[in-house]
Amino acid sequence: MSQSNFGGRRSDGQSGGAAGHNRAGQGRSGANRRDDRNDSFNPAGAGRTKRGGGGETRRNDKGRERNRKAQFSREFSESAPSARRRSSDPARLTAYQVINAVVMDDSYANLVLPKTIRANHLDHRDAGFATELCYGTLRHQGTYDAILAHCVDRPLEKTGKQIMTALRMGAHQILSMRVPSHAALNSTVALARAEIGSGPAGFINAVLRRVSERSPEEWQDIIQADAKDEYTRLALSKSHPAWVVRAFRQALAAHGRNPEEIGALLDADNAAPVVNLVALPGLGSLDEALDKGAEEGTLVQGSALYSSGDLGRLESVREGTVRAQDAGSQLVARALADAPLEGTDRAWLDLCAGPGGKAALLGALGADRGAQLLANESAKHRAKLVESSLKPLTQGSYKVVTGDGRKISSTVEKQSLLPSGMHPGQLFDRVMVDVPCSGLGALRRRPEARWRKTPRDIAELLTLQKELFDAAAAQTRPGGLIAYVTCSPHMAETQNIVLDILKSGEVELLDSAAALRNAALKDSAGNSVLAGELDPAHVLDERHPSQTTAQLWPHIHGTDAMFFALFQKK
Ligand SMILES: C[S@@+](CC[C@H](N)C(=O)[O-])C[C@H]1O[C@@H](n2cnc3c(N)ncnc32)[C@H](O)[C@@H]1O
Repeated sequence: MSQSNFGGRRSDGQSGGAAGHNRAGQGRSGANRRDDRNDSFNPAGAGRTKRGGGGETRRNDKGRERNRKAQFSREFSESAPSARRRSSDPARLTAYQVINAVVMDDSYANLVLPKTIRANHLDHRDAGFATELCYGTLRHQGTYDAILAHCVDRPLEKTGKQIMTALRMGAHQILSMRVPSHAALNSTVALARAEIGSGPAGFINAVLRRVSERSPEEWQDIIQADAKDEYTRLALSKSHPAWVVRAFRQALAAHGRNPEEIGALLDADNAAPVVNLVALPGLGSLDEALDKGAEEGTLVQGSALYSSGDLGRLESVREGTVRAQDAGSQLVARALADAPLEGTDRAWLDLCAGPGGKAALLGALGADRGAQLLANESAKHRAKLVESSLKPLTQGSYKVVTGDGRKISSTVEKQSLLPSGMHPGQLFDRVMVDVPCSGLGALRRRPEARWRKTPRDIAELLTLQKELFDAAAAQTRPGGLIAYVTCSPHMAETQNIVLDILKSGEVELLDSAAALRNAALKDSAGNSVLAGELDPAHVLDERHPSQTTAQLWPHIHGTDAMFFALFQKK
């Protein structure tokens, strides 16, 4: 839920309105048909709204508020799809189909949504509505479930998945999209009637009426009154699993920031990111994008912010010389490429390259200087993506190989697997180790991801992350540079791995933050935009103040939460 809707909590704990007086199930229409897709329902299960609240004070999240443009600041009026085409509402149907694919088939919304939009022939406006409805519903699922639990007299787990999808979609429209309640309700019920059945539609109607009887602020008071501690309060109000809230709070402190920024960080995760573009150096130009409404990037050179719709209408994107890439990803690739290096600078390695975003930028930057890139990826289908990502680069300036990065030493023994200018056994000058990680730094991009991750997923990755770094370091020449990168701020995947890496004594930690600052844009006075409050630096050991790691944050830098540690081989 957007800050604009759920930010102003009542301090008196009163939760006015007359919620709870209608028994759900009243008003359901038609036979209580059980859905033939096995979705269970029980119209009598929609229950009274429990009254909540009670003496909680208004809280302000401290910290900077960047990238916090209200996610739902657009008013979706009665001219929203429901009202325009009551008989068939392809935008809501699209969102419903995608969310069902996510919750029932473990699909990824960002992959299924574009296909479903095409299949349902949505125009630009309906596609925008469907995207907001789908992504917003998935992101805020935790909060909506907490609210819905107050409106249904039985555990939500016993409510069928399709019914839950419709309920969450309805809640999102009512509480966060500012679709007028009657339009949100009627359209959701019509959709449910067509897709699930008349009985479930009656149940959904009754439950959503409960939801619409209170304001977003009143609902926040009610669900937060259920919280047993601060982590749960934030988890419920800002729709994140409590373990993620805890891990993020620790990470803020561990990376030298104020843990009180946690609310702003969680809000940033709930906001749709602006699309960042990168023009491949020496190959692409942002002119066309800028002509078509993009704005110059503010963090990293050669980048632009694009919020003018379908990227496919840009020729430069279609030909692959301009592509969408998070500014944080651009920055870490440039920081590795631009960091000062003595001696040879001709052989570059990207050990975990799929799908090839950073490899393309590195490859283009390297080719400009006569360096060659070996891009390695363990998953075959992702190696193909790397291949196509690197296609615009000069032939012969790179090679893509499929293999376990931990065995890169055997790959580099074979001439046939190396770019033409490299020879077997040659050590690398610059190496990117962008390890497989939890992805907790990109939750705003993958709306369902937060509900799928577990702490166990992280534990399982740690050994692999360290082994990949070790394999990379073994193939780096003395004096060569190695960047350890994760799209996660979780301490286990960041600071703790760095401490572990340093134990070997084979590499030295450099001033990683300075490398990022140097790669970032400069202000009018010639200072890096990453100086001052935006400085991502953290000193691990006070005895070595010039050895830093760097952490970017969505709420501070407007990027994914990228972690960057730059090492030099001794
Ligand atoms: C965080 S992603 C890399 C993103 C990439 N650098 C980019 O910018 O597009 C990590 C990649 O590592 C790959 N990977 C996982 N295990 C690996 C291994 N043992 N060796 C090499 N790559 C591996 C994953 O398949 C995934 O594509």
